[in-house]
Amino acid sequence: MIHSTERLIFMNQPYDALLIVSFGGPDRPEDVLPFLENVLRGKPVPRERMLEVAEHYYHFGGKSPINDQVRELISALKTEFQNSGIDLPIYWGNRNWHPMLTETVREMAEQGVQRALAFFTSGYSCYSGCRQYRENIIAAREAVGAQAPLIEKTRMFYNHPLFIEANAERLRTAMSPWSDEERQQAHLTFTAHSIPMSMADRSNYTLQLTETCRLIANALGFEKDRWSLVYQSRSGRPQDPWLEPDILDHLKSLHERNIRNVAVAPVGFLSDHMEVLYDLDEEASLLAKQLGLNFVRSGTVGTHPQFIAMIRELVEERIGRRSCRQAIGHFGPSHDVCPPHCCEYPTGRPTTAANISNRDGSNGSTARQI
Ligand SMILES: CC1=C(CCC(=O)O)c2cc3nc(cc4[nH]c(cc5[nH]c(cc1n2)c(C)c5CCC(=O)O)c(CCC(=O)O)c4C)C(CCC(=O)O)=C3C
Ligand SMILES: [Fe+2]
Repeated sequence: MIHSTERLIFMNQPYDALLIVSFGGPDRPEDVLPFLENVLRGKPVPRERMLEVAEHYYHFGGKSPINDQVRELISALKTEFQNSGIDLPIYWGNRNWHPMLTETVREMAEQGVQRALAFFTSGYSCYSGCRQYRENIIAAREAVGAQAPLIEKTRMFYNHPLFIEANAERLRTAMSPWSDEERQQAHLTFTAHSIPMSMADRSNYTLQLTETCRLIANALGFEKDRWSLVYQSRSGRPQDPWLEPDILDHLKSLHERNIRNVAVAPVGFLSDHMEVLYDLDEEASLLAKQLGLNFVRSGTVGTHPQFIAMIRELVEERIGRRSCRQAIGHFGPSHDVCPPHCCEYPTGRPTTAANISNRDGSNGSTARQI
């Protein structure tokens, strides 16, 4: 009987904190190599690639913008929560650099947090963007021990109307210096991080991305033949197949098709971090210039008010303050609880249904899966 009373209290007061889980990035030149070693530990990525990417970071003074961008996100969310009467403290932990997830989960435990909702700064399902973060949470909870809070993730939001609106508005702004004629002849190029085909095959990564792009293009009145989804930031070994086409090859083919105006939108990312600043603003924009293309790059959602409102809605859904889980397009709202095989990948750490990290080791999926 006592057991069921406890459960009831849990249902009424489901979470006592929000945890932002992000990738992390170096803050100083000395951090660059240790950070890259964290990212690539156990991954089949050649050392030359690692050293090449280190140069991208050094080019920007050895500091990634991503940590400041997460701070800005948290600060905007705090204001949003205050204005909506949501009384949840916000914590932040990264996969690859400080503040590391384990440090944060330990701090949460010390401050008495028992059950946290986690928002990953990753918009699409795949091992890197979903399951690996869930594994990171499990490892952090294991390191902290019995006092570690339970941690559950918010759902994927690639088809949330506020995410689509925020992205559409960023693109409208990017194209605003163009004349009507230039806009009418423009091509929308959406980009996302390339991932190995073997990773893509075990997830809905390309399906979700394609739907996001279709919805944004639709919102802007661009027909199917006037937008493309392409990939950037390919890593790994040359012999392993990764998602294609690459943005650089795509720009060459647009040039061959006599398309002159290109608006590039990195919808695969949530802030203008290093992959965006280097691979698009340096590399892709240089090639575009050489090809004589009229190139603009739109901003990622960052702290766009509609994106902040969307995160607030995702939290409200889970604290019983919102009955409707918004989603538009061909697919419904994504699951709150990942099914057991969600986003598996051969090189991943063997886990069971590693989505929710309950104290008893169960994943709660029968109770909450939708
Ligand atoms: C799907 C995906 C996202 C989006 C979802 C999400 O955000 O999680 C993402 C984001 C990011 N990727 C980032 C940086 C890097 N990604 C790398 C390597 C890799 N990314 C991969 C995938 C993804 N990556 C993969 C399959 C690899 C190969 C190694 C592996 O199998 O894991 C490497 C190693 C060097 C290289 O090989 O490029 C770096 C430095 C940064 C931080 C930027 C900054 O510092 O500002 C961010 C936000
Ligand atoms: Fe997943």
